[in-house]
Amino acid sequence: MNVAVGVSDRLVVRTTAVSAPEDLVARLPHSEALAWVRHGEGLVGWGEAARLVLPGGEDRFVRAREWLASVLGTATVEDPLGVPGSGPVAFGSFSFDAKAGESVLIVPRVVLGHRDGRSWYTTIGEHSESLALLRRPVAPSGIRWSDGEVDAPHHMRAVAAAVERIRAGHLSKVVLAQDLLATADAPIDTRVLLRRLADRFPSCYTFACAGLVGATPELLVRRMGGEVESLVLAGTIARDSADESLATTLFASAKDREEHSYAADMVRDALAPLCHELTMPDEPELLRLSNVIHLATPVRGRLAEERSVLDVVAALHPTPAVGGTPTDSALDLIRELETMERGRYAGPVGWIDARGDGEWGIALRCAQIEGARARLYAGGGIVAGSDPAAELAEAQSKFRAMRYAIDG
Ligand SMILES: C=C(O[C@H]1C=CC=C(C(=O)O)[C@@H]1O)C(=O)O
Repeated sequence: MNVAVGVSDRLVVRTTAVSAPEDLVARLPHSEALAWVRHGEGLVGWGEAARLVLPGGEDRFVRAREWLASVLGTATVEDPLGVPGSGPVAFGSFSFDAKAGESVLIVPRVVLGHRDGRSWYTTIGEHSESLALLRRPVAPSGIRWSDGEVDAPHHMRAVAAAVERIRAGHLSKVVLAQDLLATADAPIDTRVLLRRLADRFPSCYTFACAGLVGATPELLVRRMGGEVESLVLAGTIARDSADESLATTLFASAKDREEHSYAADMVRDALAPLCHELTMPDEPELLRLSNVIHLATPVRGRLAEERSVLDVVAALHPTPAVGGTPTDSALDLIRELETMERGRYAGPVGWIDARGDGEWGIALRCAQIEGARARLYAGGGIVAGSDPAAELAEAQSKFRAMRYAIDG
């Protein structure tokens, strides 16, 4: 465990109500951005009061929660608002695979929040960065695109091999992904990417945490008070026009409905022991984004007993939207066929406050930014009826979100 910024002294936290910020993303003073924004609402943060970096481990969610209890739980807090996201918060992003990759939690120095007509400003720690000079973001230029570790032929071979295993009865579904690299002339300012993503994908959760930037449509879990909510996505059709026949085709596709049902059923089954009053419609809905349409199932429940949002994240991750069915066989097959490290792609990303409220998405339609380089990831669910060329095309449609964020 690595705590980069000391937290030996109790943090001093002050939240004050402020007038509504016109634009949360525009308030970020520099590229080391923390963000979780949808339809103009959410949280942005900057500076670091404390950071936790965890190696892999099935227990990473428990360890994160314990660390948070010791940092946020012991803070001296002035929080007259007392709403989800006011007072001390941490932004976080967990590795997809318990056996590989790091997970990161960051308690920022400053948080700006806006939800349901309320806005607030929180400073954490003695040395507030509130007066941090706003450096104007400059759009990335001179972008060169190149293959990642999993290029198109590799991805198609992996899909074909997975289909064989599924047809042979080894498993029912696996999600396979590929990566793509972009190199710019100068370090990439994540705020430009956030701006473009938030404008083009307002219904997605535009996020940034420790260099992982994206706009995910998939809500793993929101916990506010006793209520929990999830939006399960799986089953996709590419879209470059408003043609409604695409939505009809997707809705009628037996292959996509099967792919979707594994994910929706697992989320229901994982939430059922934690909740009463769990509701889930019998049929999926359609979620229309500018590049793709997804099958979507909203699941809602009331927690049966007090649990932090991270407990629910731990119960859900990895869902078959990013892993497969059964989970363990799918994870083994991903390691065998994908061969790249996913890092924090397809892992939980979001925020949590000291009350245990928070919102966590699945880190999709995202890229890991390191200096002038970006590594983009996209994948799709494979079932017995999947076709390698169609899966490649689907992943390329999903890449379009981040390609646009980087290239404009
Ligand atoms: C794995 C990804 O998407 C998942 C979420 C929604 C739809 C999916 C699908 O239809 O395959 C995937 O399960 C990705 O975007 O990289």
